[in-house]
Amino acid sequence: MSLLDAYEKTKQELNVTPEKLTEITDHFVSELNKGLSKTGGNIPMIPGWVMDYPTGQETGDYLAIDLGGTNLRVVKVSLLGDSKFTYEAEKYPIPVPMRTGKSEDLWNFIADSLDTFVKKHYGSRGSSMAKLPLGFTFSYPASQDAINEGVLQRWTKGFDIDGVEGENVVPLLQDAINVRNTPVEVVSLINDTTGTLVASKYCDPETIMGLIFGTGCNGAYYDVCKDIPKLEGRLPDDLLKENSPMAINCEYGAFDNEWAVLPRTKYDIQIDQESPRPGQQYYEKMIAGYYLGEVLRLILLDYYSQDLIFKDQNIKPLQVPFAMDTSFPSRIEQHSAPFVEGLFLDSFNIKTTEEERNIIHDLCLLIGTRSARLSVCGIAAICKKRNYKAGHCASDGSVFNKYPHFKERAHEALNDIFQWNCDPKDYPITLIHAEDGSGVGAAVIACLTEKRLLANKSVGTIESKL
Ligand SMILES: Nc1ncnc2c1ncn2[C@@H]1O[C@H](COP(=O)(O)OP(=O)(O)OP(=O)(O)O)[C@@H](O)[C@H]1O
Repeated sequence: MSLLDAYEKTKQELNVTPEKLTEITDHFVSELNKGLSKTGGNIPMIPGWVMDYPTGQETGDYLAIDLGGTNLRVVKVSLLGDSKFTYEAEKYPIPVPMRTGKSEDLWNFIADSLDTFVKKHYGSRGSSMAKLPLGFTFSYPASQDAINEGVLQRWTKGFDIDGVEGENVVPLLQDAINVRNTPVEVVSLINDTTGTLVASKYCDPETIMGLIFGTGCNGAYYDVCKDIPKLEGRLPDDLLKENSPMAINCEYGAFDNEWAVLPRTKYDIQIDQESPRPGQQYYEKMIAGYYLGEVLRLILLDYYSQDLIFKDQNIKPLQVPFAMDTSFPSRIEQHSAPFVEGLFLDSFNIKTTEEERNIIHDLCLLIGTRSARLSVCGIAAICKKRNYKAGHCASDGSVFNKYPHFKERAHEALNDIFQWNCDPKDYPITLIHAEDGSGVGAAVIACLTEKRLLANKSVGTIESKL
């Protein structure tokens, strides 16, 4: 077999046909419903306890932190009403060993970063001022019975820290903050997708969902309280009477963990088997930023083992797991094939032939296209479930923002599923760039929560203390 033959085979394996997209989407709808049922399913479908649509008129000053898979962001937000806001943000990269380190190291890191931010942005006023309300955006599956708590169900996105699963993460963080005497009180815990949904709806009433295509992949949308069977018997009367909306954090990276429909390749299977959590997050492992560089690396290693590529070269640096993050395939596709030459020489000391460079470039195109096409199955499933015929899907994350043509490819796949057959600029359901979900969303949610509490409305289950 030649390199070109191997590439053609891979091309077939990574191709997702319109029929397959439809099959995946239909299965996805039933899995979303299963997640809301009393017995539950693979997709957690976590109620986020945001039970109002923002109007754009919310106002006030709030602090927010966002613990993503790669970075911690600390944000100071001023909501100005009229869908307007200002914010100041700082990014603190999460040290790689911390992802699998000790619980207290993580909370100390967050509390230290927060303390640094408060000192920088509030100066000496910090220690004497009233406690600043903080919205904590926690982008891991956490179950909530109320807006100010979150019990981690399981780590995802390569995190695996002992002693946190099964725990309410709000007191863990609050204790670390208190030790430093930082004047901050954690008032709400939200997921980044719920934050994206609410921040974008604050600015654009046509928003129908919030989506993240970053280290992981996930989506949030508004359902209706009475249509959530697993909350039956646990909802206070006011929520049922008012037919309140309820933001749902789907955590749909866990879709199809039983492998009924996803067209997984041997590379996807290997990534799963070598991950800290085999058997989990099958969907996410095929489409999210943490894994796309690894898919490329495994394909190249496979070709190398068949003596088809990088012949007679020492490729040790490329044999290190996760030696390529998703910026590799993304930048390779963005530039033309000659860019590959410098990149492989500088990063791995590997020389490439012209044919190899062209094939590597085209592999990146295939990996990005597969990711975009599979990504829309979650979107299409929510639209089918809620009977949305039009609207904006507010999207964020480096894969959405930086992987070339992600949006166009996603729109093409949506058209494959819904068969609109019109000009792409007239597609009724579109992905648009989200407002900064982590800060603004947390601020709007804190504001909506304050208003509910003032009006004596519920913000949690009957059993929750609020
Ligand atoms: N140029 C790029 N193009 C595409 N993906 C990239 C690029 N640079 C980095 N990435 C990938 O993006 C991921 C980080 O995404 P993002 O910046 O949205 O972080 P995050 O907020 O930590 O993610 P999440 O919200 O899923 O927790 C990393 O897995 C990385 O491999």
